[in-house]
Amino acid sequence: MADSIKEYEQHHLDVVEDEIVTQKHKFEISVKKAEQDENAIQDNFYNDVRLNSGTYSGLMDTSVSIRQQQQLLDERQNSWNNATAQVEKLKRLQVRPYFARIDIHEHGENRDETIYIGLASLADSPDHYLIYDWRAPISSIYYENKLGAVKYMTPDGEQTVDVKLKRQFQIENGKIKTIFDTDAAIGDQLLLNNLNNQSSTKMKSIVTTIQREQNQIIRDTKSDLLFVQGAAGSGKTAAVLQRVAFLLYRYRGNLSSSQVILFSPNQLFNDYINQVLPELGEQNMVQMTYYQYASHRLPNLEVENLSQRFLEDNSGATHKRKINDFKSSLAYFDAVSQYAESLNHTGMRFRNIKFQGNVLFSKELIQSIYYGFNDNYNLRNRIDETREALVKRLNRRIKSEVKAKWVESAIQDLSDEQLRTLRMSHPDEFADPDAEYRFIAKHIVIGAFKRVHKQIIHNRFLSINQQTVDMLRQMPQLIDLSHHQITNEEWKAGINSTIKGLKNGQISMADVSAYLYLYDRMTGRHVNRDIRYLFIDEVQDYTPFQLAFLKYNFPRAKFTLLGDLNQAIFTHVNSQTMMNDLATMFDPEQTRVIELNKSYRSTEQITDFSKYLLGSDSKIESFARQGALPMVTVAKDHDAALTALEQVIQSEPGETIAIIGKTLSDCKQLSAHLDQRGVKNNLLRTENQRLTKGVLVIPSYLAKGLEFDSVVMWDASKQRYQAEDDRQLVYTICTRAMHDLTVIATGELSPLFNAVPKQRYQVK
Ligand SMILES: Nc1ncnc2c1ncn2[C@@H]1O[C@H](COP(=O)(O)OP(=O)(O)OP(=O)(O)O)[C@@H](O)[C@H]1O
Repeated sequence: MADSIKEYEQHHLDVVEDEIVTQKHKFEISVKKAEQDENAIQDNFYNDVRLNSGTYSGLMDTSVSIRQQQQLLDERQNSWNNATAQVEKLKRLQVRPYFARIDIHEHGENRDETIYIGLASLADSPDHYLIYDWRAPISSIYYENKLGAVKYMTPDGEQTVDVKLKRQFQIENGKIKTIFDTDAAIGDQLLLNNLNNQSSTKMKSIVTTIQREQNQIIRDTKSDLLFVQGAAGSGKTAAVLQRVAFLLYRYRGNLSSSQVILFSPNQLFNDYINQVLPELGEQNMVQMTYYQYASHRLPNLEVENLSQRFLEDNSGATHKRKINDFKSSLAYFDAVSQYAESLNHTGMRFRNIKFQGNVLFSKELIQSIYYGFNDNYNLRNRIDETREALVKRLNRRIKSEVKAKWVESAIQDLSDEQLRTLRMSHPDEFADPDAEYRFIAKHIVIGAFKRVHKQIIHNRFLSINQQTVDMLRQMPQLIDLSHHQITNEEWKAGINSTIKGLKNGQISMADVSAYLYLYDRMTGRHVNRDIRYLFIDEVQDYTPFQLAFLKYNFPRAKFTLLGDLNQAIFTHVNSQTMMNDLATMFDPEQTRVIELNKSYRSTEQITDFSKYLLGSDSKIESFARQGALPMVTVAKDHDAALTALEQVIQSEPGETIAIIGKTLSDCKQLSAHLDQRGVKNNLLRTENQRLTKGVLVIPSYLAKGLEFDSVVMWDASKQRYQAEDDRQLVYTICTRAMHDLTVIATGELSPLFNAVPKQRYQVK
């Protein structure tokens, strides 16, 4: 790059830096001023406003001046918020004002326009932008992969411009380090530099090097369903996080981060990605796992967790698997919906409401109220009206109960102090002792009925457990189970296992969604209309039932689903048909599917090795970043395998090495052996732990979505990974590696590796 260009750009950078400093200073003064004003208003308030409640007009005056003070305080608070946000933005810009420049020519204009792109916009006058936010419509041009005529979307429609120059900068401490001019996609060199860096335990933003296809995902505003099928490491998660930042910018004022929800594979992953949005100057969206979503609604049931689910999935008997597959299907979702509908006419199970051990409202009574309403009532009206009717009855009971014997004894048991407090709570003198008795008695009865009232309000007269079991029993009448290869006996055995679980306060992942869905339908529970965007990462591990349930629960949300059908570790069968199922849930006209085939995470050698695990016709492309060939070691026994592992650890000091075992118990055993050998390691047992640097021992299902400098696949032996079903798991494990991959087996290597040509790895 010619020195004169560098000089020119450095000069321009200096000008922009100066403007940033000036504006920052100005807003810092505004922050201080807002703080001083607020203190002054508070002081004035306490000094000047004496509470004057002696007269009605005095009371009015006081309340008016309180309101005025509050208004003033709110105004100051707003200006403080605005100024603080500006200071924060300018601080971010100070570190890196911009990362790219484009020169464009708009049709009809006589001059080229130069645009600098950064993490936020900066203007020195209302119409003069020194920096454009990377999310602004015009910045989109930067992410298109060519010079010349380029189209981009503006709020007013599509525009075409002629792109003359595309320049990238690396800036450090106010100095331009490097300049790349490029005519291709985001220059490979810059991307290579970024990818060569070692991983940290936190994901970083990718705004400087977003690729064209990723840009399409980020900026989509039309689709109700955006489905991204992407190879491991192709930047699905990265794209989706920048997409959230984009949407918050695009709909600023109408969309807040609390209206965006991301379902992630596990909590470790949440921890891994939680810095990206703050780095981009935005707040994190709501993040949770499906397990958290289900279990926080069922505090009294123990929902099957990730580790249990993984074990069950890998050891399940065939009949159990067939039942789980059916319970995952849309056919089952439809059958549950049909069953719920039928409850409008008959079949709702009720429980007695008891008071002091006796039936207060019998289930027969509740049933007659519930089914006594008009035929055109829906489930929600029915339950609402039933509740209301029961509360009315309860209120009437309060009147008659006042005369009950137990009330008299309860009053006699009251202490003098309690009696005095009760009398004091009555506004006037009692007319006579009878009135006093009635008042106190009523109070006692209301207190005693409080629990009953609560039970009614919380629909405790329904029995979701009984209803679920009833639904399972009715299922053979609703659907032909033989189409799902399930015999009546197998189904019955399945019901018994569900009942047994419920009795022990447990519920499986296969049952929990139907359980919640049925409950929501029975109670007409309000669905969540606040959430506008719903994201699911690793969607291949979701069942069609879960997706349909989420769609029911978040009816106003646009869905972005990201997945890799090759990494399905929980839903082997259904993943291939997921697209067909989704087509029945979303309008195909409003659906967009984007495929990402290039893998950025791993070196070319690791991607090429891993893709063979999926067969030679896989479309996955590697990114040309060079590293060592993956290493495969087949040790003669367990001890020799441990020694080989120790050598890998010693040869890569300072790197984060993840040793990925199949199950948690494999990992526990390994971690203990490493401890015995004096090798420091951190065993990740649960998703609630934090990712650390150094040597990690981690079970496969927790490594989902994560990446590490170096990965060792532990015990890749024939007896551990034998079944064809394990192929996707092996692929998932190997593709966690960024720079180095080692596969260690004992005895005999898993036959799944036979698909990889010998020249793709080294043997040691
Ligand atoms: N355009 C890009 N510029 C720089 N880095 C990128 C880009 N795209 C992806 N990456 C990096 O590649 C790595 C993999 O990305 P990411 O985790 O988003 O992939 P993924 O498709 O979600 O993978 P998986 O399905 O295996 O979990 C991350 O380190 C990410 O920062």
